Amino acid sequence: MWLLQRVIPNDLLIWLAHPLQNANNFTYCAIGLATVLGGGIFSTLIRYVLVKRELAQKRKEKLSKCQNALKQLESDVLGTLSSSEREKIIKLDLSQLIIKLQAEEITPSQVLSAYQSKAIEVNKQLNCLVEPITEASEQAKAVEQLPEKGPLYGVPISLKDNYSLKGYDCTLGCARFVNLPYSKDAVIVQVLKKQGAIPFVKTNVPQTMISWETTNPMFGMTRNPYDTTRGVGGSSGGETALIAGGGSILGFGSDVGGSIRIPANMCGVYGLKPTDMRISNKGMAPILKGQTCVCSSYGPLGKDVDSLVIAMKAMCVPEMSLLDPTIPYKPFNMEVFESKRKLKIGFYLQDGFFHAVPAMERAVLEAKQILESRGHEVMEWNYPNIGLKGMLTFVISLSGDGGEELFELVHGDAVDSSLKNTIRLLSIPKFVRKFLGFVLNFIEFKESVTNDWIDKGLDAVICPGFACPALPLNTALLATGSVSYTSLYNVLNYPTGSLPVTKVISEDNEKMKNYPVKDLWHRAVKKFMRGSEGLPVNVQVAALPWQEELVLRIMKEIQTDLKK
Ligand SMILES: CCCCCCCC/C=C\CCCCCCCC(=O)NCC(=O)O
Repeated sequence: MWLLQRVIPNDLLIWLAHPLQNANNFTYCAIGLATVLGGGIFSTLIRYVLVKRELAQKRKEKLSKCQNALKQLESDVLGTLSSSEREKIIKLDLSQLIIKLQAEEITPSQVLSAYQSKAIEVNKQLNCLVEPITEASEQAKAVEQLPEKGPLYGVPISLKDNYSLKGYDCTLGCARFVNLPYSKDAVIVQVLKKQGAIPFVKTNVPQTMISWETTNPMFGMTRNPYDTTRGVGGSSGGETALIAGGGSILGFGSDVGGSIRIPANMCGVYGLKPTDMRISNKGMAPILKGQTCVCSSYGPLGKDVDSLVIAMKAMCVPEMSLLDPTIPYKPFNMEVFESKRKLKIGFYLQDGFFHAVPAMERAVLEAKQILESRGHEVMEWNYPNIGLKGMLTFVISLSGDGGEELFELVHGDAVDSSLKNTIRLLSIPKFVRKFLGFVLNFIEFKESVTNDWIDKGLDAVICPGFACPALPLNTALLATGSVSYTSLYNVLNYPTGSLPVTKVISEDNEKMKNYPVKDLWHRAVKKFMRGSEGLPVNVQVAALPWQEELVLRIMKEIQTDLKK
């Protein structure tokens, strides 16, 4: 009271206290309650506005820091190589580049300069980079001094934003992760560096990575090199845009529902999602931490199958298991990769959940023809309702917490519309989740698919790389369900590769008039296939767990005969 009398003028105090003089106890309680409630709401509102403002500021600062670092790099590399020297390096495939590096015909510093300047050029058109790794030049000079050359000696590599590096944030497009640099490299990064690789850029992802549209409120939208009005898929979309644009020769991504394979399909790049635990996830920026039914796998992306083989060989070394003892030491088996044994391969054109467009079907049929002409037996494989069962299992696994973690990650932040849609879809009421979990029987589904493969004697399966090629920017959320083609193999935890087999032709789109418009998702895909001629179309190759070498062997056979 004493304090009030000092702060508020006397007349005003009397005026304010007047209604209270005649009030009864009930009125006092009501006023008290209203004051507490009002105060609570007011302070929550103020806190929300302040958090929102702070996060907006963080986004702005981070973007400007990354853009300045890119500008600095651009001026640093300017003139280090002539454009013809640069193009000579860029046009080498990874195997050729490694031969030249090992023979000391070119130096790691020259190769790095070539890719740094090309990546900056590609980024201006596609917006695929987050930031450059400023220590890359020093590291290139340091490896030049080493007495031994590792298998990735001097190879510049690009890393998806969730690959943690000492001194760098992994923001995943979320402002709350700005200015939280990691104190250590992830195990996978340590191993790659030990093998001589030079991480030189971090690439863009969808906000939280649980979406397949590579855009976020901090770094914006990544565009497709084949048609800049279209998206790149996700979540490793920054990687595939950069690789397809020529700005990286070897990249690394992650995949919990298709994040390596979806953007590989959209950009015509080669990618491998290994079995979970073949490659360490220790130290990586986590997302959906408590979710263990369907786990994120980490794998390579490149311009040919050999690049994926080189990367897998370099990673499957004792060092990986020493640094992360949860990873069994399983060296890359060249015998399986080079084997000439005739195989029994299943194929399907539709998964029964989301209708794949004709171009995707044609790609599988072309791959099938190649495999048959090599003497393999290729038979139709139809597991009942595989698309629906796989999709429901995937969604139930991801929504174990009703979308709460995703919601927390972006609380107060600007939220990308594709992520908003995902959160909505994952916010399934607990009783529905419990009921579906019970009906689906996750373990039984996995076991029964595997038993079916074993009973039929299948070595592998080929199927569409996705339901459709790249969609226009900002439309992925209109076709969310098409993720059934990739997420199935996360649910099953089968190693799966994706490789470009063909491009959309006008005959494919003529057949779109018979495309079944089952719902709004299919209506959107039908509409967006107009004008898609020329876009890349991938096929997936899947095998039973731990058979990455077999997947890569089949991919290599298809790639070899496509080039003939
Ligand atoms: C009757 C069936 C209803 C289906 C409802 C569909 C709901 C789809 C929900 C969420 C879509 C999530 C897309 C995830 C894309 C995969 C991204 C990914 O792999 N990220 C992980 C990573 O990058 O490591």
